[in-house]
Amino acid sequence: MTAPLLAVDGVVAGYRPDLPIIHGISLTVAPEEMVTIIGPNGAGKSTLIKAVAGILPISRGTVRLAGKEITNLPTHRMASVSMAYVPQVANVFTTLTINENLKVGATALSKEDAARRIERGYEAFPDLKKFRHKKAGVLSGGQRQMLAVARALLTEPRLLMLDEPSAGLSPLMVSDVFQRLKALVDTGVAILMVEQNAKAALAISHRTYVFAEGRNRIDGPSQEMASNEEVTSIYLGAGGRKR
Ligand SMILES: Nc1ncnc2c1ncn2[C@@H]1O[C@H](COP(=O)(O)OP(=O)(O)OP(=O)(O)O)[C@@H](O)[C@H]1O
Repeated sequence: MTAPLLAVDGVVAGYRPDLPIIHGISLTVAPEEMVTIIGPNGAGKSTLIKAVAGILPISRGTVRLAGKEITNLPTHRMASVSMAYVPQVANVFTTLTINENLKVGATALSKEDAARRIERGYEAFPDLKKFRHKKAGVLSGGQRQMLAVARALLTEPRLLMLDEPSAGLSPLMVSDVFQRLKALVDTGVAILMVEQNAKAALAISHRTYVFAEGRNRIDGPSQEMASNEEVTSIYLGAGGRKR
C-alpha cells in the first residue's frame, strides 16, 4: 500500500479541553486520493477537520503529513507543510474583486510566483477569469466555492481539506463543484472533505469514512460504502436506497 500522505491517529479534540467532541478518530489519505467524511449532524466531522488544520487543539493522538508529525501545527504554518483548508463559511472576501481575493491569498509569494499561480488558477477555473474584476459577492455559491478553492491552491498544497463544499448549492452546482474537485485530484492534489451530501460524496470520492458520535463508525471504498446497508439506510435516506 502507498504510504499515506495524511495519517490521523487516535485524535481527541474539541472546543473545550474538558469536553472532547471527537474521541480517538483515525483516518488516512493517500497521495492523489479523494476521501470524504460523512455522518449525521454533530458527529464531529467539522471538528476533526478543524483539529487537523490546527484550528482546534488536539489533546491526544497524532497527525502526520508525509511522515512528519504536525499535531497542533499553528494554522498559519499549514502552507509550509503543503496543506490548505477551505472553511465552510466566510471563505471569500465578498467586497473584494475575484482578482483581489486571489492576490490576498498570494501575499506570501514573490510577485512572479503570485502572477504565475493566479494565472494557473484562472486556467483551471475559467469562470473566475471571466469575472476577475467583479466583486466576489456577485458570484453564485458554486463560483464562490471555486474562488475559495483557487485561493487555497495558490500555496500549491499536496493536501486540500474542505468543509462541506456543497453547502447551500443547487444539485447542478454540487455536481459541477465536485467534478472540478475530482479534476484537481487528477492533477495530483489529495482531497479530504467533510460532506453532508452523502450521496454525491460517495459517488465522487475514492474512500469514505462514516463518523458517529465523535468516533469512526465504518469506512471503506466509496463504491462499497454506497451499497453498504447501514450507510444506505441511515445516511442516504430514500434517495440512496439500494436498487
Ligand atoms: N463553536 C463551537 N463551540 C462549542 N461546541 C461546538 C461548536 N461547534 C460545534 N460544536 C459542537 O460539536 C459537536 C460536533 O460538531 P461538528 O460541527 O463537528 O459536527 P459535524 O459532524 O460537522 O456536523 P454538522 O454537519 O452538523 O456540522 C456538536 O455537538 C456541536 O454542538
